[in-house]
Amino acid sequence: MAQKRVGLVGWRGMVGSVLMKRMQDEGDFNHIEPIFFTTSQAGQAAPNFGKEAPALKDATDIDELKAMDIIITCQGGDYTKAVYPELRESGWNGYWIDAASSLRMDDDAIIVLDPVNMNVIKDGLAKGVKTYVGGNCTVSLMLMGLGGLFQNDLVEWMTSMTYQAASGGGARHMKELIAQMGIINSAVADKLDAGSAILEVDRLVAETIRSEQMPVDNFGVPLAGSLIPWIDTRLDNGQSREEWKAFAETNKILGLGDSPIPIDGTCVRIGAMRCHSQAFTIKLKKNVPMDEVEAMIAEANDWVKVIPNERDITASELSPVKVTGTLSVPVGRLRKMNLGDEYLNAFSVGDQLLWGAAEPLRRMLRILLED
Ligand SMILES: NC(=O)C1=CN([C@@H]2O[C@H](COP(=O)(O)OP(=O)(O)OC[C@H]3O[C@@H](n4cnc5c(N)ncnc54)[C@H](OP(=O)(O)O)[C@@H]3O)[C@@H](O)[C@H]2O)C=CC1
Ligand SMILES: N[C@@H](CC(=O)OP(=O)(O)O)C(=O)O
Repeated sequence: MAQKRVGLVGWRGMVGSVLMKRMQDEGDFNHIEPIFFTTSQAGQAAPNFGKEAPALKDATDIDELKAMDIIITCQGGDYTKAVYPELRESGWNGYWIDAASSLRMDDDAIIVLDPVNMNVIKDGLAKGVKTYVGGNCTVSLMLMGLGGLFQNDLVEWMTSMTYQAASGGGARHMKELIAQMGIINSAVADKLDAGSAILEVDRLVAETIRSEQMPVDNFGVPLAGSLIPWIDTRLDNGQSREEWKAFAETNKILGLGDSPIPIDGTCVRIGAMRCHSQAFTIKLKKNVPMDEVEAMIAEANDWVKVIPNERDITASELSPVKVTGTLSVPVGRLRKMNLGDEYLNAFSVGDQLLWGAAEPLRRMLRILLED
């Protein structure tokens, strides 16, 4: 049987590069006929990820896109808005798999996170749904970590306080963070010996961070040595759009449209590179013993890992540095809170470019190929 023609758009961007690496690692290219698209380099040689492909095609050429059975795009929301409606209006009935947020809440689109919502995906496929979109990174990572509590219908409501990495803004933000760190270090590098006066070091650091020397073109303000308690645009109710997604997307992923679970919190950008962390307060529907809570969380999927609530193992295992570049989703700081026996504390970390972006798309492709 002929292999499916799969159009890859946005493959050389940050999310796209992570996706290509995962597709190579998992041998996905053996199962498809890849066609690479670009918005800027049409006609140039295609990359070879273990399979020959024709020269790069123009990602805005509707006729070329129409020839695909499946399109996966990591090109961004502006591209989706510009091309998707026209492509569908042209009569194209192929599968569209997208990393951008623009189509997520459309009625005829499903947000994909198969270890959590395979039932919703299968139902969508059976009904002929053709558009599958990756979820917001904090939402997907939260559900990979706490999926067991939702599966067991234990969550009455939840708050999520996030510690989001620079990569969520894109590659330029990551580079800006490192540049800021370097400038801070340079300002005091000769004063870091044990005998130096710390208040003088502190004063110089604060002065440097506030100075014109700090590159802030992308974040707008310094992030290194600081934080930004706002991600994305403002909504009328005072939430940031990133905070709004927690409720809207979680309930859509879980298929809980009729009786949604209340979720809210504060989203904060911090100086980590590509792992988002989150602290949760979870109101359980009933008092469940901690060993049962831990078992439910641990058994939910192959990537979640319960970290014992002990200081040393928490510091070594539950950190962005430990998790970066891996599919592991550790969940720890699990304990009942002083608020009462039905209040659970939890903390999780996950790579926002893997489970937070590329991996659900890659897995959706495999689901389509096996369907
Ligand atoms: N960053 C994130 O955390 C997440 C992002 N997303 C979604 O994915 C979209 C893409 O994000 P991201 O991967 O960060 O975007 P990038 O800016 O890294 O890449 C987007 C496109 O920019 C073009 N480009 C121009 N110059 C370069 C260059 N020097 N190197 C690589 N690509 C270049 C490429 O398109 P071309 O080849 O056509 O020129 C590329 O596909 C976002 O807009 C968002 O919708 C989703 C989840 C998380
Ligand atoms: N907004 C996320 C990254 C992202 O791209 O999210 P979304 O896919 O929902 O637009 C962050 O800044 O960390």
